[in-house]
Amino acid sequence: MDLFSALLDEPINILPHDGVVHYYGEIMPLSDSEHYFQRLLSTIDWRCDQALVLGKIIATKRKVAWCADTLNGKPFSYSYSGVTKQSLPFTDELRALKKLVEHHSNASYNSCLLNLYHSGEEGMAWHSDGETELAKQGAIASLSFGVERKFAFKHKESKQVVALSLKPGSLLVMKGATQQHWLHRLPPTKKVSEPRINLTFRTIDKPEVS
Ligand SMILES: O=C(O)CCC(=O)C(=O)O
Ligand SMILES: [Fe+2]
Repeated sequence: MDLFSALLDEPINILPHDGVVHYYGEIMPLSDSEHYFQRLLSTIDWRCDQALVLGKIIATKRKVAWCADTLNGKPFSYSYSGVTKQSLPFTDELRALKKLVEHHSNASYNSCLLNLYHSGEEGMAWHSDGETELAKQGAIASLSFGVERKFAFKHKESKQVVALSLKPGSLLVMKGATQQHWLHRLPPTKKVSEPRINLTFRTIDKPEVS
């Protein structure tokens, strides 16, 4: 990190070009991240994810939840992977974490996608988070709890890969042109048997209600 970044307490961009990914490392003590992990595990209505694959709806082993603000008292709805979802209200923990992440990343968010990976056997394949509902070039803030896992980016054209390890209580922020030019994934691994929870705070541009 150069002196100027260090003085501003600004993390460095881990991507070489075509996007910005800031890894802040742990933004809370381990005891807090363990507390949040347990609270998220017990207070969130975790469900298997559904995705449209070759015209069929399949359920993933990984569990998910989607929480968001409301519009005129109604929950947001959001379509991704060919399936429309209704948002759940933010819990007290999620509101506190959203505030913390907004403070560190100097951005605001109106929704959060939550993922629960029961072990290293579960991961997420290469993708980018460029759904049309998301604010163009808006920041996506990813907060990790539970076991440390490897995370990787791959440039869509050059295929260059940048990998890092996401520690419990750590924050990673993707912004700028990252989703246009880079894919990311959570590779499955046989080396990990413990669970991990990841929260990605996002901004839905023109929220819809149904
Ligand atoms: O689990 C992670 O670290 C990333 C999850 C992710 O990429 C997503 O929800 O879009
Ligand atoms: Fe993603």
